[in-house]
Amino acid sequence: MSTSYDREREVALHAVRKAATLCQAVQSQIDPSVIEKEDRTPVTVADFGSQALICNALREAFPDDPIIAEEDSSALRKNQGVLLQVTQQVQQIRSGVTPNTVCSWIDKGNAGEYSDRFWTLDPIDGTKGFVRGDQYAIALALVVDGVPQVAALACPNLPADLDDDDAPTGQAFIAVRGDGAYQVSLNGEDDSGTRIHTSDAETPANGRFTDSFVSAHSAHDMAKETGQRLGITADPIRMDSQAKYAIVARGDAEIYFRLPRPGTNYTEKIWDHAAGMLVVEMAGGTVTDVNGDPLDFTHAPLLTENTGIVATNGHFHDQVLDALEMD
Ligand SMILES: Nc1ncnc2c1ncn2[C@@H]1O[C@H](COP(=O)(O)O)[C@@H](O)[C@H]1OP(=O)(O)O
Ligand SMILES: [Mg+2]
Ligand SMILES: [Mg+2]
Ligand SMILES: [Mg+2]
Repeated sequence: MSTSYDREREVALHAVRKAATLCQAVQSQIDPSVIEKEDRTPVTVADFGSQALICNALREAFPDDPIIAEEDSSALRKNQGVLLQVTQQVQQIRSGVTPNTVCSWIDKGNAGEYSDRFWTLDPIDGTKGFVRGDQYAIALALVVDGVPQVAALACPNLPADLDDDDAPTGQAFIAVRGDGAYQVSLNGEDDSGTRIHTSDAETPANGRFTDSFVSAHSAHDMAKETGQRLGITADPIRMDSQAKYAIVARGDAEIYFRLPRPGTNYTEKIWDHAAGMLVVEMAGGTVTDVNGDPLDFTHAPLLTENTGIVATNGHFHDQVLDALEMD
């Protein structure tokens, strides 16, 4: 029996749209001196505000669903100045809300561990990109029996067309398992959007790959060498956040590499991959870890069983894994 997730899709899309409005308002007020001083207050305000709005929307629509989200309010409760700023931002969207209520909404996201049905949320993915004014994402997914079923991935700074400087920015990517992936304008009223597909390239040569902007998050050298072995000559598309999954899903890049740096031992978080993975899969692509294993969400909040990530357009995934020469 197939399950319809129409209501989950609608609620998730609406929630990430509202959170994106808050994040855009905060980002537009960032003073360049904040970046020089490395003051993280703006991204903190947007992070907490985004999580409060989305957790509340889920709480209202699906009161019994646990949420495993990245942030919790303990640090915020100790910083009244920042809490006031978060509350003021949330009030722009939900008037009259108090600081205490904002904290309680944030903590609705602290389910902590795996269950048969839960939501996972990264209220701002790519915080470094957010502060720089580059790419970031708001990533929400519903996981049922360990498998992502519904994804809403908002990319407020992503252009509709990467190669067109004048293209409008602000896209959301919506996917329901078994029902395709769609690109929806973040700022419009249309909820259905346009169906997207991965690139139809049958070989990786002459294709493009994307990896992290921040070199500490993924081994840039290894990605480049692997790309060369595959005949890729184009420069990588380096960007922050799960926007990388989105550009593979809509065919702007053939491959996304997230490769562990030698000597480091980082365990990926579920909220950094659940939404992006489903969008790529429903657009026709394939997502595994660097060993070719499927991502295992049953050890939430961590992907303890996986190492790194490889996403492709789905036409030559094994060839890409072979070229990584992991063993
Ligand atoms: N050492 C690391 N290796 C891989 N990913 C990391 C590492 N440190 C942090 N991250 C996470 O990578 C994500 C963004 O990476 P990118 O934008 O390069 O794709 C963030 O969710 C970030 O977590 P956090 O949100 O806690 O900063
Ligand atoms: Mg993240
Ligand atoms: Mg985050
Ligand atoms: Mg973080």
